[in-house]
Amino acid sequence: MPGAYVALEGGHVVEARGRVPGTACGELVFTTAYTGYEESLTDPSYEEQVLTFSYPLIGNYGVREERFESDRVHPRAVVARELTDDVVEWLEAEGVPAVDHLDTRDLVGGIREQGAMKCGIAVGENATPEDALAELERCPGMSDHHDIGAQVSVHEREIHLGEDADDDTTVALVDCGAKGSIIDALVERGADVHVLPHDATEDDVEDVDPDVLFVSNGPGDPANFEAAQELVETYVGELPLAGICLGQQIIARALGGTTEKMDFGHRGVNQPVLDLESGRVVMTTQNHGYTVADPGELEVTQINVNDDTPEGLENDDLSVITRQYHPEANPGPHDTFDFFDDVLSMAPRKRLVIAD
Ligand SMILES: NC(=O)CC[C@H](N)C(=O)O
Repeated sequence: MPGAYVALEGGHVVEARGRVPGTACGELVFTTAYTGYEESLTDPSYEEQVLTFSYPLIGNYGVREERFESDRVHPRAVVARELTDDVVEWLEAEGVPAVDHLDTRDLVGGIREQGAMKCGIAVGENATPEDALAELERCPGMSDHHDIGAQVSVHEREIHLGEDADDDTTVALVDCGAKGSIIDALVERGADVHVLPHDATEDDVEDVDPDVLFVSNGPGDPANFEAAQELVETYVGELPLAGICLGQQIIARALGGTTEKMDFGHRGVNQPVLDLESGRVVMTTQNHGYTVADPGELEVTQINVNDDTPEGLENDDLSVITRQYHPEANPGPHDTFDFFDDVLSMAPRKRLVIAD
């Protein structure tokens, strides 16, 4: 059985069982989701992170491609109490190192106390604790990945036609690492979705002539998405704007707000969110390590029940609506699908005007 070591910031090395060989480093984060491992592992927001599952058994219902959120696994490595052979085979094919048979409760407790931290992983016949420490040593911080957008974005425009041919609503989706389910949610509601690269220019947007400019979720620090932020600054007040997760953070920054790193973030499928107007609480899917600190010109309309951080931002006059959580779910509860209806209702419908 290959040796496996996880080196944590501060120098502590945890021994584990090696499941997929290799070396890796990244920001060690945890998700409390008990299902949805295929969706989480293919969510581009996890790029450059090492994902620990706090739920003890991962892989118990197999691996099916139709549940993937993108075309590859994004975390640099995977940590769980127990991984099934199905998941191990998949991670092996993807070349993503994986370990299990370690005390993930202890690991998660440590991240909660000390905050998200860098880690180094070494798995293999001859792997040593020193190899894991060497990985840790070379690991950049999350905010140091200045070009992370290019790692996860489309490089050329992609068009997804809406399922309702009579609906002319067009959404320009700035792809900062978009989950497939966000595109699906818009297409199912009839909109044509033009997926643009993370560094799309004004000309690219003019070519699409959209009714809504939508900024997707994505990995890393929102400060590293300057082009998307500039696009929002250009179009605010000109076009309705919408954003999810990283998209909320980028839009808030563009509208005079600020963002900051959280201690260990929110990752799971049971994060309670309070809508301040209706008083209703919904369960949401989340995966973020940064948050909006100052919403700038936006009004906070929804907050996290656990820590009061902003979950929904809006500005009616400017037609802006954003969410910090993932309304498209996958994985997770379906409480917040109506976000997509709200987004599309901002679009001035481009129906054919027939002269009489
Ligand atoms: N899911 C996301 O879009 C994550 C946003 C951002 N990378 C964060 O960690 O806060």
